[in-house]
Amino acid sequence: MSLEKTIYIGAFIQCATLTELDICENGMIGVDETGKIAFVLRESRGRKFPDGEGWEEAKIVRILDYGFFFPGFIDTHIHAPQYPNAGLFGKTTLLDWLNTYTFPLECSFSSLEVARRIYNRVVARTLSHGTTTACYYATNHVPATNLLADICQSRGQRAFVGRVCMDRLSPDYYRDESVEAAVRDSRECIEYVRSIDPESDLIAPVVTPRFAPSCSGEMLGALGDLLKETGCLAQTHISENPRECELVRELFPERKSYADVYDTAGLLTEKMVLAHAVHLTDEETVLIKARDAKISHCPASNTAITSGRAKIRLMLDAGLTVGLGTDVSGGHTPSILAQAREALFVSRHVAMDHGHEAKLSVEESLYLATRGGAKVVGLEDRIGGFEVGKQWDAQMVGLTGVNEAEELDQQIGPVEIFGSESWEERVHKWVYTGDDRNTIAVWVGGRLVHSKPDFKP
Ligand SMILES: O=c1[nH]c(=O)c2nc[nH]c2[nH]1
Ligand SMILES: [Zn+2]
Repeated sequence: MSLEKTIYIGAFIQCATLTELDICENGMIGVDETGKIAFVLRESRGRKFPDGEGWEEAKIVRILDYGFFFPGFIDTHIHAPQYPNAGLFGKTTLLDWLNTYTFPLECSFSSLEVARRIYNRVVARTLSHGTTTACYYATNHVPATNLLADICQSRGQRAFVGRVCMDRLSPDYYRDESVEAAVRDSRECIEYVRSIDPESDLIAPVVTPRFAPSCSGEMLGALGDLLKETGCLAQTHISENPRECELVRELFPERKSYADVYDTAGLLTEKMVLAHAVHLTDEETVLIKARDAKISHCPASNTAITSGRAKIRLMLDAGLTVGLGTDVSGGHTPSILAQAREALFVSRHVAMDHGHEAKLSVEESLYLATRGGAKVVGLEDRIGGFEVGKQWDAQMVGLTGVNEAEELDQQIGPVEIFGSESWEERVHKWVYTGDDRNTIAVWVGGRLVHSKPDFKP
C-alpha cells in the first residue's frame, strides 16, 4: 500500500537506553510512502525539509501544545479471545481461574460469529490504547485463529497470531484430539498467515503450546520440531503460579526444572516468548539467558490472580530481555501504559521486601513497553524507536483537554492536570495518571489506524 509522504512536527520522545529518555522538543520526522522513517531532524524551527525528494509537498501533522509523539506500545502477551472476561477473576488463582472462566469462553470460538465480534473489538481496543504490535494467543480453532489474523491485517495492527495447542489437563470439550492433529492444525494456521502476508510485513504466525501442564512431552517435542522447521516465533507460559510449578514437577519428574521441560523439547530458543516467569530459580534464569529466550512481564495479571511478584530487576541484571504483556484476561486491562504503571508498583512491592534497588524507574518501564518489547518479539530492527529506516509505529499523546473532573468545568473552568512541568515530569505524570483519553492518534507502518473523532490529520 502506498501512503502519502508525511512530516510529523513537534515534540517526540523515545527511550534512548534502558534508563534514559530521548526528548526532542521541536523535532521533525519524515515518513515515506512505504511507512518508513526517511529522516529525523532534531530542530524543526527555521529548518527546511530535505531538498529534491518531494518533501515540500508532503502532508504535515503537527503536535499541539503539550503533547508528543511516542513509539507505539508492544503487548508481548495477550489472549485475544479472553477479552470479554477482562475484570472477571474473583478470588481465583491460575488453575481454578482457567477452569472457571477461561476454557468455557475460549471454547465458544468454535463459532466464527463470536470470533468476528470479539476479535474486532480487541484489535480496535488495543489500538485505541496505543498498542501497535500485539503477540496474540488465539484458541485451538483454525478458522477463528485465521480470522484474527485477517482482522489484524485489515485494521492495520502489527501482530503475531498463535493457535493454542493443548492435549491434556484441559476439558474434554476443549482439547486437541492428538499431537498429530495439533501439529496439522497449527501448520494450517502458519501457512494461512504466511499466505496473507508472505513477507510478514505486518502479521506473522507464532507457535503456541499453552503451557507445560496442558501439553504432553510428545506435544512439546512436536511443537519444538515445528518451531525449528518453520522458523516462527513461539510463545508459552512459565512459572506463573506456585501450584502450577508443583504440577510441572509432578508431570515431568525426569526434568531438572520447568525451563528444562521446554529446553528438552527444543522450545527454549531465542524465538521463545515466556510469559510471567514469576517463580524462576537462579538456574532457570541462567538457562534462559544461555538460550536467549525472552520474558513477557505481566504485572497486572500476576497481581489479579495472585500469582506473585516477578523480580524484574534481577532479570535485567542477569541480562534477560524483557517486555510487557497485558495478559488479558488474567490481566484486567488491554492497556500497556497501565502495565508500565503496574510494573512500577510491583517493583516497589518487591523493594519493600528486598531493598530499594528493586524499584524500576518510569524510564525503565517505558523501555520495556517499547524497545524491550520489540526485542522480545524479534522486531528491534523495525520498531520500538524513531530511527531512520524504522517503521512509523507511533502514537500521538495529548496532555491537555483531559480534565480531572468534568463536573467542575461549569464552576471553575477546565481543571487541567498538565501545564507547567518539565518534559520529564510530563512523561512521569502520563505514565502514572494517563489512559486512552491521552491517545489522540496511532499509526502502524505509517498508516493511521486509530484516532480521536476530533483529530484532524
Ligand atoms: O495467565 C494465563 N492465562 C492463560 O490463559 C493461561 N493458560 C495457561 N497458563 C495461563 N496463564
Ligand atoms: Zn497468558
